Amino acid sequence: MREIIDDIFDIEGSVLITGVLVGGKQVDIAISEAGTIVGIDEKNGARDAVEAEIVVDGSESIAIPGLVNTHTHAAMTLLRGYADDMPLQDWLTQKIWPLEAHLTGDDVYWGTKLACLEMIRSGTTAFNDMYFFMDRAAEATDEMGIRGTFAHGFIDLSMEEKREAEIKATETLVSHIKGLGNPRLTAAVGPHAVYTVSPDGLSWCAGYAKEQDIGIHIHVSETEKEVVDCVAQYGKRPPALLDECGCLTPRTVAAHCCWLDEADCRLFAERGAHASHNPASNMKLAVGRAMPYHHLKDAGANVCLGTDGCASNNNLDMLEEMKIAALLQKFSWNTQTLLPAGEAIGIATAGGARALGIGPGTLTVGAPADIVLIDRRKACTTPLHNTDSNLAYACNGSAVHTVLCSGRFVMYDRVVPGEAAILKGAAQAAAALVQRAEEAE
Ligand SMILES: C[C@H]1O[C@@H](n2cnc3c(N)ncnc32)[C@H](O)[C@@H]1O
Ligand SMILES: [Zn+2]
Repeated sequence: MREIIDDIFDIEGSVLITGVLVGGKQVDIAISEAGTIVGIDEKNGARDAVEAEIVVDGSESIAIPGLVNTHTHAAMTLLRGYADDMPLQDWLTQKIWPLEAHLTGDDVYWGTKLACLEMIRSGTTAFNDMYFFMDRAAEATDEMGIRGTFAHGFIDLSMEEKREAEIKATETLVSHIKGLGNPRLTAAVGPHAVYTVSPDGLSWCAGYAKEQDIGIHIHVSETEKEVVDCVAQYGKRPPALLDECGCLTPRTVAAHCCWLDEADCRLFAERGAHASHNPASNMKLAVGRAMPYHHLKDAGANVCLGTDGCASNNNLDMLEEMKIAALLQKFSWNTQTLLPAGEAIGIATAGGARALGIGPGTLTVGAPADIVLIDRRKACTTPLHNTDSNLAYACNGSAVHTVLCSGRFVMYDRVVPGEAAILKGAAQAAAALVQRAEEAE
């Protein structure tokens, strides 16, 4: 067993997963050397599709598409538990931003390694990241073998000089990521929010994203104060302001979206913008309202799921997030039928893949082989009356057994290569960061 585990992370060959449960049926999944699903067959027919170099017995597993975390600040794992139980504006301005002022590239590297470890362990194979020193975040993600979209957190506070610096930082990051030529790593533009970026800054971000053919990642209508202040300052709500600046596009992922009204939801649908639901963060920061999922759905807008950073969640477990999303929606809008189990899984997989442009986010022929095997020998998967229900309501990340990204194993039988060194490196970086900040006080 040991030998297989050591090997399995290095082999770049075709894979066959036999007898695994997908949508209630026992199937074989064949994966090409290039990392694409090339066969899914109920009658063992996939066995013939490739002569697999690695054959994995899936008979004790349920397979689902890799989970897609569409809003996070990955390296904020280092800030996990540093500041809790505070309102958003105080939390950001009094605790988070002062500590982030002392961040280094190495901190972001270790924080992102830890984030990737945690994401892999809980079945996430792709994430949408907005933070600082993002070249180091991309380096960490590449080493861990999953997919990332990286945006420099663009904050100009309406100051010309700051704007120029953020433009440079964005351009440098985008050309760096593109230069890597790694299909798992993509760049995006990351205007932080309407309350931290001027309309000039937002317009530049929109124009640059269009020119570079990349996405936009932004926080939108997280609190009521954000909406009220925006209306007072600009005479329009955040989505309308963003639209005027060109920031609402089919490549835009908008985090939170708690305080959207029905017209905002229709505008999202018309522009093809994606709304990322971050329910744990919203409840913890008590932003006062849940995303109006029903209005977005009625309007036809794409909804996806995200955890936000580990200072406001405080983990990156997308299986947990699915349950929190489904429960928050039902409770907030007093509707038991809202966001049922299958839809909760859908926003965490297909909805996210659509938002980040990484294939269909389904287990189908032609899709990238981003596959999560969930252990069937757990309390949370026993009995299996309805697999979607077990996954959305009973399981958390600890039920994840094996994970593939682009046809490569990133976890096998709960082993992730290098785990101990990552935990040590990240703990040391976090302690040193806090010490530097305290010394500077
Ligand atoms: C990219 C920037 O976004 C900040 N950040 C982290 N969480 C949130 C949130 N819920 N709302 C707004 N900003 C946030 C990070 O702390 C960083 O400063
Ligand atoms: Zn955020």
